[in-house]
Amino acid sequence: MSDQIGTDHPPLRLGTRRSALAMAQSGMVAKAVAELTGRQVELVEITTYGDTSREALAQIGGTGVFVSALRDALLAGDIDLAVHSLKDLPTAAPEGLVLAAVPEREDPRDALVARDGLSLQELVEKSAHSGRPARIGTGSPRRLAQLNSWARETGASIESVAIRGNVDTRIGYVASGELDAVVLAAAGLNRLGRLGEATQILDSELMLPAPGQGALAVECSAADAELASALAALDHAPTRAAVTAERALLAALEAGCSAPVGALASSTPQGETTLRALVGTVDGATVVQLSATGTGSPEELGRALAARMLAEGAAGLMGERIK
Ligand SMILES: NCc1[nH]cc(CCC(=O)O)c1CC(=O)O
Repeated sequence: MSDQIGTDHPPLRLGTRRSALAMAQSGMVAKAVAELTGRQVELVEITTYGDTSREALAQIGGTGVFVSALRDALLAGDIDLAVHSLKDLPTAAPEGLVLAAVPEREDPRDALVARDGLSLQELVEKSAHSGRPARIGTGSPRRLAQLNSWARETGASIESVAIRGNVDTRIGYVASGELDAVVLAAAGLNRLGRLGEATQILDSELMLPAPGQGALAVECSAADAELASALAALDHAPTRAAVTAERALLAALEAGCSAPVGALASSTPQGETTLRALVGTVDGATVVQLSATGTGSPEELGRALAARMLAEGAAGLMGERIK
């Protein structure tokens, strides 16, 4: 009996990046898929360009540098399913693949990891006391735009430092004293069991997260209809609606994931979606921020809000387009 199951149902191969964060989130999905299907799920590590390139992310652009190799492996039949951070997923739907599930998302907000347990406000006050700006690390134009905008509004003196690297590397800059603080996604910290190292969860009024932040994407081949329909059980409808609105906005702005664009939607089980979005210059001098609520298609809501933002000059704020 067990022999027969073993023959009919070889283990499902789940493709993942090999960073600690990717392995943690892939492990979570693997466990859920194993429970769902009764099949074994094995992790297949795949190296993506985003993992090996030493260029700044804003330079190599938001064209799926963490995603392409996983998609190629799916299309080649080397793996059965792939798990991505939804915020790293390009908005263009790929030929031959389906976004089979968007599981319930975690806290979408950004977190501050600062020295000495400090909040952002405390950090800038202490730094000002010592007569120097607070040195805060992030390579994200979106985070820079909002940090700089906050500093302008509050008169805080901050110096932003472009950094990249995995979560461990980034937190390491604070531990070593090279930086006073770094900004990271709370969901990533949480999945690594390191949310306790956050010294403040940044309110979305101060720091609107990236479209899709905190959510995962489970992709499989469109040809594997059986697997796709099994995976659909992992889908969380309110999360799917929210990220659909956020990504429709991003697509309509023609911005990549490295553009200074923040968007956060929430959707009720009754189907009402509220979307807030922001586009700003990296220096924080100019920001366009709008919101919309509707009970219709989340996609339409995202597109309509993008149109209003473009009418307010959003395109001119996004700088050089990276396609
Ligand atoms: N750009 C890298 C990336 N992609 C997804 C996450 C965090 C987890 C998530 O948003 O789901 C991170 C790290 C970060 O921004 O701190």
